[in-house]
Amino acid sequence: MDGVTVIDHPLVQHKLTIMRKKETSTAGFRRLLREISTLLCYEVTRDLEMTHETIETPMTKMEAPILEGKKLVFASILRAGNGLLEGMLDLVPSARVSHVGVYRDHETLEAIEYFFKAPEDIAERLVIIVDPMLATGNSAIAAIDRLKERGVTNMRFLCLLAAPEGIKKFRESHPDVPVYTASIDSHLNEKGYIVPGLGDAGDRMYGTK
Ligand SMILES: O=P(O)(O)OC[C@H]1O[C@H](OP(=O)(O)OP(=O)(O)O)[C@H](O)[C@@H]1O
Ligand SMILES: O=c1cc[nH]c(=O)[nH]1
Ligand SMILES: [Mg+2]
Repeated sequence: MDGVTVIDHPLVQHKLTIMRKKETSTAGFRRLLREISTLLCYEVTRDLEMTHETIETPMTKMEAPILEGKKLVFASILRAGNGLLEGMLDLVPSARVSHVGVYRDHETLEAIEYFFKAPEDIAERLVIIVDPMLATGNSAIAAIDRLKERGVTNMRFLCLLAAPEGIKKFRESHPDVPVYTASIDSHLNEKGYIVPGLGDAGDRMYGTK
């Protein structure tokens, strides 16, 4: 699918299967999410721009590769995005962090926004937006609307599971933002949950239901 990358690495797929199981505990779910997020981070940053700097090893001088440009921003869609954030920060400790508070109204499935905080110079950076679930797409679309209002032009959206309906709406709203996901599931049910899915990511992560 155009603009959508499915991360099919065997370790990602194996961990995702355990996360989907209804008997997986809150502690297990959280640990797996942290583990899987480092692997997803590895893939979503695979083609970052590089430059070179001259360094001296104990043997000789060399032109060695380093990342080009300003530090990354990870933008977490609260709450569940924070589950992906921690593992990603393990891998890129110098990344800046933005928090975007959005939840879905259970009746209308519209995104309700309640918080936004970002680095002042976010417009000059590559922003990787993280949320485990892309269901209707409303939350991700609203979060990206806010980031675009702040002048951000260079973005990627990373999730664990996506529904075909959400991907379609997302790509129509933000065709310039590539999507990375570990799975495109079958469909949304009548309540807007991803099927087969893994249930409510925030509730499973924090044990709130
Ligand atoms: O694509 P959508 O239909 O908008 O659904 C996806 C959103 O739903 C979940 O959040 P939720 O509203 O449950 O908030 P939470 O993270 O605080 O639990 C999930 O983490 C996404 O943010
Ligand atoms: O299946 C879904 C859909 C939205 N949010 C979730 O956490 N799970
Ligand atoms: Mg939730």
